[in-house]
Amino acid sequence: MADGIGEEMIMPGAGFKNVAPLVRLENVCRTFFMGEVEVKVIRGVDLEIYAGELLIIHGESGSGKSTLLNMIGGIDRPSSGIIFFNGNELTAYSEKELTEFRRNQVGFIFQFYNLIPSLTAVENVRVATEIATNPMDEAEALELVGLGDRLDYFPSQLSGGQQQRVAIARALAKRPRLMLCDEPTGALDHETTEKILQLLHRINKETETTMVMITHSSALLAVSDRSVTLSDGKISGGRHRRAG
Ligand SMILES: Nc1ncnc2c1ncn2[C@@H]1O[C@H](COP(=O)(O)OP(=O)(O)OP(=O)(O)O)[C@@H](O)[C@H]1O
Repeated sequence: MADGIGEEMIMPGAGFKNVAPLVRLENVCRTFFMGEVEVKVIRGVDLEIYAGELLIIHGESGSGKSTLLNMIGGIDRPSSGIIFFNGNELTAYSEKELTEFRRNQVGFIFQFYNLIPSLTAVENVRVATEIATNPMDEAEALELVGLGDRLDYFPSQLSGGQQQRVAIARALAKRPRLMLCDEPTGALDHETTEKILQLLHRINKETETTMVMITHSSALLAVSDRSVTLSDGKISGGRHRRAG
C-alpha cells in the first residue's frame, strides 16, 4: 500500500476533525437506464465534505466523478441514498428549493467555460449576480481573479485561461458556500493550468470557500487538504495532506 493511502487516511485532516461536515453523502447510488439496460454508475458512496476544505476527486474516465459532483451540486438526484447540505436533507428538496440552492450556495466551474459570447466579462458575471441573494460586485469578482483590466472584453477577445478566470469570477461572485470544479483546466495548456489551479487554491484559502474538484493535476494534489478515489462507483481510497 502506498504511503498515506488507506481507509484511515480518507478521514478529514487535522484542521477539520471536530466540525460538522458541510456536505454528507450516505449510501448514495445513481443508476441510469439505457433503454432496457441498467447502468449502476455510483454504487453506495459515503462521503463527508468539511467547510473550508479543498477536496480532490480522482478516478479513471467513466468512474462516475462528474455524476457524483452533479449530485452534490443539486444538478442531478441520487437514485437512492441521502445527501445533507449544512444539516438539511438536499435529497428531500423540491425542484424550486434545489434551484434556490444551486443559485445561492453553489458555484460551478466546468472544463468549458460556458460564457455567453455576446456578453462582456462583466456582463457574464452579472448573469450569476442578478439572481443571487448576496452577490459581490462584478468588478470586484473580476479583480479577484486578476481581470480588473478586462471588464469590457468579450470572450473572443480573451485567452482560454482568461475565459476560465471569468467563469471562476462568475462562480465566486455569488459568494457560494461550495465551489464545484469539474476538470477546470482540462482545456488549458500546462502553464495556464498551473496558474488557474494556483488561483483556485488561493480562493479556497482566502475566502474559505469549500471546494470539491475533479482534476488530474498532481501539483494541486500536493496542496489539497484531501483526496478521494472513485473506482467502480465506490470510494476506494484516498489521502489527506500531512500536517507540517
Ligand atoms: N445521463 C446519463 N445517461 C446514461 N449514462 C450516463 C449519464 N451520465 C453519465 N452516464 C454514464 O455514467 C458513467 C460515468 O460518467 P461520468 O461522466 O460521471 O464519469 P467521469 O468519471 O466523470 O468520466 P470522465 O473522467 O471521462 O469525465 C459513464 O459510463 C457514462 O456513460
